[in-house]
Amino acid sequence: MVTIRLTNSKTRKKEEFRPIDPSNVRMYVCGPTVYDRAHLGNARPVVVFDTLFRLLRHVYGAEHVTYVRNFTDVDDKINAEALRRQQAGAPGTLEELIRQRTEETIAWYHADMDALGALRPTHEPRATAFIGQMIGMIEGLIASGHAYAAEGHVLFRVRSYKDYGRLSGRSVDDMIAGARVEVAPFKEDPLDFVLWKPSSGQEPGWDSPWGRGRPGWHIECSAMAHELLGESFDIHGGGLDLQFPHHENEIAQSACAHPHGDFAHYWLHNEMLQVEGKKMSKSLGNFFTVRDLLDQGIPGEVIRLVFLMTHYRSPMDWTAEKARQAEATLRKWRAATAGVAATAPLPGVIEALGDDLNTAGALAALHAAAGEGDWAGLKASAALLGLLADGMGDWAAGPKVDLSAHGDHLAHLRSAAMATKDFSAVDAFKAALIAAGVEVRMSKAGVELVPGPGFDPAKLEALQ
Ligand SMILES: Nc1ncnc2c1ncn2[C@@H]1O[C@H](COP(=O)(O)OP(=O)(O)OP(=O)(O)O)[C@@H](O)[C@H]1O
Ligand SMILES: [Zn+2]
Repeated sequence: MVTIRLTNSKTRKKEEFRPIDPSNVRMYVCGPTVYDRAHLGNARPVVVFDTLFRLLRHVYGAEHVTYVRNFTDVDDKINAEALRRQQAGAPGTLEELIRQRTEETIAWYHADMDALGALRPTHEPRATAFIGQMIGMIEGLIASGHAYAAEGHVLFRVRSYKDYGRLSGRSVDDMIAGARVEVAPFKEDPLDFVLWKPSSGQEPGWDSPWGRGRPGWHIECSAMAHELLGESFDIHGGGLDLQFPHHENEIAQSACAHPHGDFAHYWLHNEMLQVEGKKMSKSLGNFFTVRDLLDQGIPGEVIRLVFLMTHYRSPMDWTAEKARQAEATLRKWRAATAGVAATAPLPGVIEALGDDLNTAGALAALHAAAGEGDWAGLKASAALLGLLADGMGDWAAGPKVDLSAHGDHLAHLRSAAMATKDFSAVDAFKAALIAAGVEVRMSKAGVELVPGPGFDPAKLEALQ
C-alpha cells in the first residue's frame, strides 16, 4: 500500500494518513456560497482537493472514497443579490429570485469546474436540504448547555468548549483582542457565534423552535458532514481563509454535539491565490473568474496545470507566463501521447503526490518521463493528475490569441520600409512570426495575422 503523508493543520505536522476505514475513506470540503461566478481563487481548493480525491481513489479504489463538497445556498449575500434583481425590476417573488440565483450559480459552477477537469464529488449537498438536521443539532447543543436562545437567535457558547482556538492556534482572549467580533446585546460573550437567526418577511426562513429563521453558515457544514460522513471521518479541507473562524466553529459545534465522535482527523488547508500579494477575493474586487479565462481561449487544462505547478500550501499568483508555459507543455504532451496506450502511473508521481500532495514534484517526474520518451507512463500519470483527458474542450480549435499588437508592429515596419525601400526589418519580423506558427497575410488593405496549427506562443513572446 502506498504511504500518503499529509500536513495536518490540527497538529501542524506532516503525518502518515491512516483512514478510519480503508474501505470507506471520507473527505469533506467546504464548497462555495452560490451567489456569483467562481473566481480563480475559488477554483484553487477545487483543483487541490480533486487531486487528493484522485490520489485516494488510486490508492484505496474508486469505490472506497466518499467525497462531500457542499453548496451554501442560504446566505445573506444570495439574499442581497436576489433583492438587487427584484429592485432592478426582475419578475418573481424574492424566494423565486433566490432560487433562480442559486440554480444558475450552481450550473455555472459545475460547468466551470468540469472544464478544469475536476471530478464531481460523491455528494454535493445543498444546505437548504438539511435544515431539519441543523435544527436538530442546535436543539442538542442547547440541551447540553453549549448554546442558548436569545431574541430569536441561537448562539454557541464559545467558552463552554475548552479546546476552542486549537486548530488556528489562538487563545480565546487573543481572539477578543484581535478579531472583528460582533457585539450584540443578546450575546453573553462577544465571541459567541450565531447558530440560528431570525428572518424578516423579506428573507428566506424556516419554522423552528425559535421562530421563523435561518441557520448560520458554520452549522451548515457541521450538520451536512455529520449526516453524510458520520461523527468521525478522515479529512476536512478548505481554503486557509476558512481556518478561523469557520473551521474553528465547525469543530466546536461538532465536538459538543457529538462528544463520542472526533469529527475530522486530518485538516488540510490550501494557501491563497493572490493578486499582487493580496488574496484574490470578491470583497477586495481584485478578481477575475474562471469563465473569464476560459472565454479568453485558455483551456481549462492549462488553468489546472498552472495550479499544479505550485504546492497547495504555498501562496501563488496567476501569470500569463505560467499559462504560456503550461500551454506549451500540454501541447507537446498531447501531440506525443496521441494514440499511445497509457500504462500505469509512474512510481515517482505516486511518491511525490503521497508526500503531502507534492504536485510540482509529480510534474517533474512527468517532465523526466517526457525526456526519456516514456509516453505511456506519462499518459497514465497525467490522467491521475486530471490532465490530457479526452474531450477536455477547447483544444481542437486552438486558443484564441490576440495578435493585434504584432500585426500593428508589422504594419508599422512596412510603412517605414515603403519610405526607405529597405524591407529587411519587415522580412525578418515576418519570418519570426512564421517560425512561431503564425500565418501572415499582407495585402494593400492591411496585415492579418492568424495562429496556424503549429502556433507556439512562447516563441511569439520572445519577439516582443
Ligand atoms: N484567493 C483564494 N485562493 C484560494 N482559495 C480561495 C480564495 N478565495 C476563496 N477561496 C476558497 O474558495 C472556497 C469557496 O469559498 P466561498 O464561496 O466562501 O468564497 P467567497 O466568499 O465567494 O470568496 P471571497 O473570499 O472572494 O469572498 C473556500 O474553500 C475558500 O477558502
Ligand atoms: Zn465549511
